[in-house]
Amino acid sequence: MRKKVVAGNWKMNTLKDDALKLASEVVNMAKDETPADVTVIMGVPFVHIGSVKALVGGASNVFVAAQNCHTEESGAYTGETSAAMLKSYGVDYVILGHSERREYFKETNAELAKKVDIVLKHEMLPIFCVGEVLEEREAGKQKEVVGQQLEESLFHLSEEEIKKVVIAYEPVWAIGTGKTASSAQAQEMHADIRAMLVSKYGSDVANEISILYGGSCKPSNANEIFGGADVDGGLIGGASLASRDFIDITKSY
Ligand SMILES: O=C[C@H](O)COP(=O)(O)O
Repeated sequence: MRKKVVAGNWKMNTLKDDALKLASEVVNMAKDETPADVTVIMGVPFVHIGSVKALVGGASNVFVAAQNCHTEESGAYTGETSAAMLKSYGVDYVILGHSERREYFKETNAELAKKVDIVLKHEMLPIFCVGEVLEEREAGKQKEVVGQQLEESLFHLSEEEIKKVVIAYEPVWAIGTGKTASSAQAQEMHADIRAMLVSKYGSDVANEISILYGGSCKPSNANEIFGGADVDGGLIGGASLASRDFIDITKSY
């Protein structure tokens, strides 16, 4: 049975005190309210990772993600953060290939393949984002675009490695816009992604990989979106900054 996952992506939000307050609320509420079979992840800015990780402590269903890492082990890359550094702070997951990083920092599929490798090498789990922009959707090219992202960044992995990856489908036109993909549109792309995984790795492997939906997901629509047979949870931006909303989403299966 594949994992149900609700991952928050705080993006570049929260000052020190806000981050600690939000994280401690999430940990406490998740313990009391989130169903035991749902994995809860907080994707926090680098500077808060140490203190959030300490606060999460031994909570059994809450994990910490970073939002990026560098391709190289170490060296003269001023301002960058390595996978080994993240691991040394006990980071569990690393979000990679978010559309904001692809757009503003020009991350390519080839570069992301290296990031996936180094995250796995340091025994963390990638949350790998894919998705099309509006013009691609309007041209009916969404499947092709997502297929190329998977092919060029993930499909070099072995069966054992790909099983460690969580895939997040985020149609770029639905991120932070309030415009959610319909549950049918989400399920259709998730089924397409699953089919691509089946043709590359076979159905036993493909059925173990969690595929999350991201893009204006909130308590009022999560239940419907998570109802799709191939939708295993969500990658939540704005709504992950309010503990009540975020925890309500973790209960939306
Ligand atoms: O990583 C999260 C996604 O970009 C979704 O963000 P959003 O929920 O604010 O639309």
